[in-house]
Amino acid sequence: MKVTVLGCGAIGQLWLAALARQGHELQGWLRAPQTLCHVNVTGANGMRFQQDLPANSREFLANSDLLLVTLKAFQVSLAVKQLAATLNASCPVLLMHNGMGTVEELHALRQPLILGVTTQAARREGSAIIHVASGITHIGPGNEAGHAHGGLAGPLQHALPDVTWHDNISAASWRKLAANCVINPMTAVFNCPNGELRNRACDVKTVCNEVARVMQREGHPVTADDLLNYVWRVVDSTAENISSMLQDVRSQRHTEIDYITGYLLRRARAHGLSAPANARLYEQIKRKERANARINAACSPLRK
Ligand SMILES: NC(=O)C1=CN([C@@H]2O[C@H](COP(=O)(O)OP(=O)(O)OC[C@H]3O[C@@H](n4cnc5c(N)ncnc54)[C@H](OP(=O)(O)O)[C@@H]3O)[C@@H](O)[C@H]2O)C=CC1
Ligand SMILES: CC(C)(CO)C(=O)C(=O)O
Repeated sequence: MKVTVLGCGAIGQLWLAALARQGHELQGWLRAPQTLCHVNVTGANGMRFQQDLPANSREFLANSDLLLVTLKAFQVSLAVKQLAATLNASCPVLLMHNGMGTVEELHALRQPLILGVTTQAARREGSAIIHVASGITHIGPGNEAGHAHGGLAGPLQHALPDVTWHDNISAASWRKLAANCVINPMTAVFNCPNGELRNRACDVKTVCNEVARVMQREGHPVTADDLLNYVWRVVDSTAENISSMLQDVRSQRHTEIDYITGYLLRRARAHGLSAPANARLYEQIKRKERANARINAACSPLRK
């Protein structure tokens, strides 16, 4: 396959390295106007992949068989819209990010849309990407045209197992959203690794119960107890992790809260439900974002 990867950070480079090993033809798409994308990944088995791949070729983009989007949720729709006119109308666009809501923003996209959620874990260490833990990537259609692309699961599975195709991806997306609604803002508010949420079991249950009620109204027959058990399994299996939201807050970066808790609150409102514990977490994270934005603005070289 000829694949363009939009967003060459931790997850993007993981896929670039894995697909390159399988002999696929690749390019990265970068924000900076560069013609090469440096990929430097140390695999979960310790094996290193280091290579300069082509970047930012419009011709390559126009002939791509897949656009794999591994941006943060709030970066997705603008960046995809900027490339859509160059992409072939039949080229599937696979969005792989935490949170939900980008499909709504991309409703007018003419290309087939595929959604992905992953439990693969990778982090940046200096100029290198470390594949911290293998996991499962669930993919499925994000619009009508996306239904025809179940065949994508095969080459992706060969490159970076496990990959599973779902004719309806909504249940997998919502379960991942539920874990992120509980773990990400709570760890960012309490400034703790995921595992320490065990000390806040009562709050975890309250937040999770609200998510379960919204999921039920969205048509997912989940019980509050099942969802809570699932969230605890994620907490325990990632106990040492610093969640991506806490990392963003600590580094004074914008967070994905609008696409995680923000999306949940929008869906709750649409069903006439209130979700006060989630609303409180949302406000606490937005306050941190605003404080960080003020610090960044004050430190900006333009002010000096
Ligand atoms: N890392 C992980 O283990 C996991 C991540 N995820 C999710 O996957 C998504 C990606 O995460 P991750 O890879 O960690 O994030 P990163 O921030 O590492 O990667 C995003 C990359 O996109 C680049 N970028 C931003 N805007 C543009 C643009 N307009 N055009 C081209 N490139 C751009 C960024 O560059 P720059 O640095 O210049 O901004 C950065 O290199 C997120 O939603 C995350 O929550 C899900 C599961 C696990
Ligand atoms: C599952 C979890 C919470 C793991 O840390 C995650 O996806 C994140 O940090 O964004």
